[in-house]
Amino acid sequence: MTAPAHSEPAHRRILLVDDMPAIHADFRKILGGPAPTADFDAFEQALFGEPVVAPAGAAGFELDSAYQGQEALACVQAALQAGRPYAVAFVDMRMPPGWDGVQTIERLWQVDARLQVVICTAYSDYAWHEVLERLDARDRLLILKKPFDAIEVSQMADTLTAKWQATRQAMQHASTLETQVRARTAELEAANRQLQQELAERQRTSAQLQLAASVFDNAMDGIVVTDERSCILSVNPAFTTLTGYTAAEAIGRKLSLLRSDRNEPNFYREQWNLLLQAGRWTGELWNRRKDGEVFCEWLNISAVPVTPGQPARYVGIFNDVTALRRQDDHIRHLAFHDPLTGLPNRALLLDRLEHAIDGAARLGEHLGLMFIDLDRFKQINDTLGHELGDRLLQEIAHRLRQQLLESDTAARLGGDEFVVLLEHVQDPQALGTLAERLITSLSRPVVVEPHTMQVGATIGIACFPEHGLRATDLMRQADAAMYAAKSAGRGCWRVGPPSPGGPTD
Ligand SMILES: Nc1nc2c(ncn2[C@@H]2O[C@H](COP(=O)(O)OP(=O)(O)OP(=O)(O)O)[C@@H](O)[C@H]2O)c(=O)[nH]1
Repeated sequence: MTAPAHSEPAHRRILLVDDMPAIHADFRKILGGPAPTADFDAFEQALFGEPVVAPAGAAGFELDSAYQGQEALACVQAALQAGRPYAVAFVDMRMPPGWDGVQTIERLWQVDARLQVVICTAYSDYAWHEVLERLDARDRLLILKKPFDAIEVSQMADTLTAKWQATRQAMQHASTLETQVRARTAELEAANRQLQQELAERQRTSAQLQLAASVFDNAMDGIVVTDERSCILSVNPAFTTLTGYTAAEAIGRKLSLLRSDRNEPNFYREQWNLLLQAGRWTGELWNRRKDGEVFCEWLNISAVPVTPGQPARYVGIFNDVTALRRQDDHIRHLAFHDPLTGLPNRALLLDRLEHAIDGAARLGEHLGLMFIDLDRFKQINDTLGHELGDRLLQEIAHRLRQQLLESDTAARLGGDEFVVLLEHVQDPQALGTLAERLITSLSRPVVVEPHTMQVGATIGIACFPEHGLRATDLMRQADAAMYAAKSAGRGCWRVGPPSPGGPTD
């Protein structure tokens, strides 16, 4: 084998495999490159008949020489390793003592399947169809019969290197295309993955929105969304159930649509102030349904957090607590009223008395407190029964209220004991007159068919500030005066321990 004299384009590389050195010299003349040895003229004459002249334009091949099959194999392997494969190998058929042409070609193709091969021979030990079949030659093998024709050799070299190069370029192009397709496929797969993620994210968001919408639609509580001017933007079905207004009727209207006159105008101002300061408001208010009925609602308003530049939104969530409120009022009423007569009980009386004392002290007014105990009430119970006794107590309560002003309080302490609180008393002396009137009224017969009942009344009076400055003192003084009147024979009234300038009986 000889090293290339100079570096030629890869596709022009040719390997000549022949045991005859003269053949190498001839090929070199035809295909270019320095002769490996001299003195091959005899062989040349034998093979070509005439001295070989390199055809015009045939030069420019890089021709390597191998004299045995094994050596050719090494050349091909080295060329592949160096990244400079041969395009064409001219292979002699008989190369004793080593591999013959067919064996050599088989080995060469095992390491470089793309190598174009020209079998150079004058004769073969095989039938040609056997050779072609054994080598599975297809389009990689040509046969060049000796004696060689220089033009034929040159043309073969040209054509086969060009074909090899075209094939190589096509393969490189295919490989480039494949790489591009792979890269594009990877890009598309990445884009697809991204798309899938976005789709999944969108599906998650959509599911959350659906859930929110479902909560909005199915909530038992009324939900109303407004802008910062209380203009209704959205309502849920429960809103319609609770207020009677459909979404179409409510949207675009102001929240004042529901307003009742049960809350002071100040109430709404404070509500908005709190809402603007704290971002939320919770409480009870009275609203009016479409049918005019006023109802009590428990309302929770929250400002919806918005990104800068977005308009403010408020969400109101409410439910109807009218029944609870009434129950609550009833319980409160029971706690402060006598269940039999409906009059305030001792607790409420004391509360009002304390307030009245504060007011009277501030304004320099008088108060009157009357303890009233019925006379001989026990007999009614004993003779007619407890139930009729109750009816009589109710009638007594009624008469008391009838005799009093709106600002006065009639309370029942229990049993047949009542208390009257009189506010804004101009003339404490006049209390005796009122006591007389009360005794007369309460002593009139009470008719509950078929019975007629009659009791009397005894009254003890205490005045503020004459008989005490505190509620307990006034109560004690009135009680004491009442007992004094009882002792005096019932059916009369007494004023608590006289004080200088105070009223006397
Ligand atoms: N029907 C009825 N009776 C009551 C009720 N609470 C107390 N009593 C009765 O009212 C009576 C009050 O007793 P007293 O004030 O001693 O009886 P009285 O006959 O009026 O006696 P004097 O005041 O001394 O004239 C008792 O018999 C209690 O049982 C009630 O809610 N209903």
